[in-house]
Amino acid sequence: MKITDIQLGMVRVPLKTPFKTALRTVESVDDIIVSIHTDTGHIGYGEAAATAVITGDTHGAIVAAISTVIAPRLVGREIADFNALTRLVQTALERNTSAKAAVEIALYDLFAQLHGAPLYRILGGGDPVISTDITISVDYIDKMVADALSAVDRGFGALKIKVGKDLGVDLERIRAIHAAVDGRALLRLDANQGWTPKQAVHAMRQLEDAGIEPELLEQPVKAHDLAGLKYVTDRVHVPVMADESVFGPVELIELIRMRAADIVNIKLMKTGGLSNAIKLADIAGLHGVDCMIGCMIETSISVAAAAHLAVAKSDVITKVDLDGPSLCAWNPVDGGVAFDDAEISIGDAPGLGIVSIRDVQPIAC
Ligand SMILES: C[C@H](N)C(=O)N[C@@H](CCC(=O)O)C(=O)O
Ligand SMILES: [Mg+2]
Repeated sequence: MKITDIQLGMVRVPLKTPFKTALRTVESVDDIIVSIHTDTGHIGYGEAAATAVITGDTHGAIVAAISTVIAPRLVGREIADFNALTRLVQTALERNTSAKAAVEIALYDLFAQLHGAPLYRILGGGDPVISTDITISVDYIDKMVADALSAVDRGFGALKIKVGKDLGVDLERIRAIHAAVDGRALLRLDANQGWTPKQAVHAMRQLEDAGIEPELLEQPVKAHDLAGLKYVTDRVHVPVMADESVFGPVELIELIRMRAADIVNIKLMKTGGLSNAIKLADIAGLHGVDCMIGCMIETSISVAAAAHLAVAKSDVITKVDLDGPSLCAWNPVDGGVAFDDAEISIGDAPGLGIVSIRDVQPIAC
C-alpha cells in the first residue's frame, strides 16, 4: 500500500449552541480535512482544528505546513514502513501540531486498514464502548443551568463547566449548577487559564466551604505558569489537571518532575497526533498520573482517532472529554465511530471505519 496523493479540504459544521470559554467563542467547526490516497484504493482520513488561541495554528498555516512541507516527504512511501512515516511527520517542522495530527491520524487509519482491523485493536485492544462528558459553555447563569439540566436529562454523567471569567460570577455559576443537578452528574471545572493562582485557591476553598466537591479543576492558570499551577495543586483538595500547559513529552516530564498537577489532558491537536499521545499516556502511566483524553472543536473524524486511543489506553486514560461530535449540529461522516450523546462506540470496520465525508470543499494546493 503506497501513498500516491495527499488532498486537503475544508469541512464546515455549525454547532448546536455557541461554544464559549475564557479564551474564545466559536459558532461552527471549520476544520481542515486530510485524505491520503494509496495505490490500492484505500483512503486514510484526518482532521486539523485551527485553534489559534491554544496551539497557534491557523487554517493558512495548517494548509501550508501539510502541502509544502509534510506531504512531499510522504508521497511515494509504503504504509507498511509506518514508524518511518510518523518520524517523517514529526521531524518535518517545529510546532504545527494540528497539521501533524491530521496527517498522522490519516496514516494510522491506513496502517490499521492495511492490517484489516479497527485502529484500537492495532493499538492494543480494549472495550470499544466509552462515555464522554459534555461541555457547558460559560454564559449567563440561567443559560448554563438550563444547558446542564438538558445534558443530564440526555444521559451525561459528567459536565465540563467552563469558567475563568469574573471569579465571583464563576462561583455563582458553579453553585447554581451544583444545586440544579443535585448530585446527578460529576462536575469538572475548566478555567482555560482565566484565573490567577491565588484566585484559583480562593475559589476552590469557597467551594469546599460550601460542601461542593468538583471532580477536577482544569488549567486554572496561564499555560506557561507551571509554578502557579503547582501553587494551586499544593493548596487545594480538588485534583488539578494540566491542559494548555502540556503539549508533548517534554512538558509532561517537567510537570511530573515539579509535581505541578495531578492529571493531564491529552489532545491530539496538541501532541501532533497519536505517536506522541501514546508516549504521553505511557510516561504518565509510569508515574501514576491519570490522563483525560480531550479534543478541540472537532468533528467525528479526528475525535474518532482519540476515541480509539482512549479505548486502547483505558488503564491510564481514565477520563474522556470527547464531546466535539455531540456539539455539532450534524455529523459529516458516513461510517466511523458512533457518537450517541454520552456513549461512544467503535465498530469492527478496519481503521477509523470512515466510508466518506460529506460537504468537504476542496483546497487547491
Ligand atoms: C471541546 C472540549 N470539551 C474542550 O473544552 N476543549 C478545550 C477547548 C477547545 C477550544 O477552544 O477549541 C479545552 O480547553 O479543554
Ligand atoms: Mg481545557
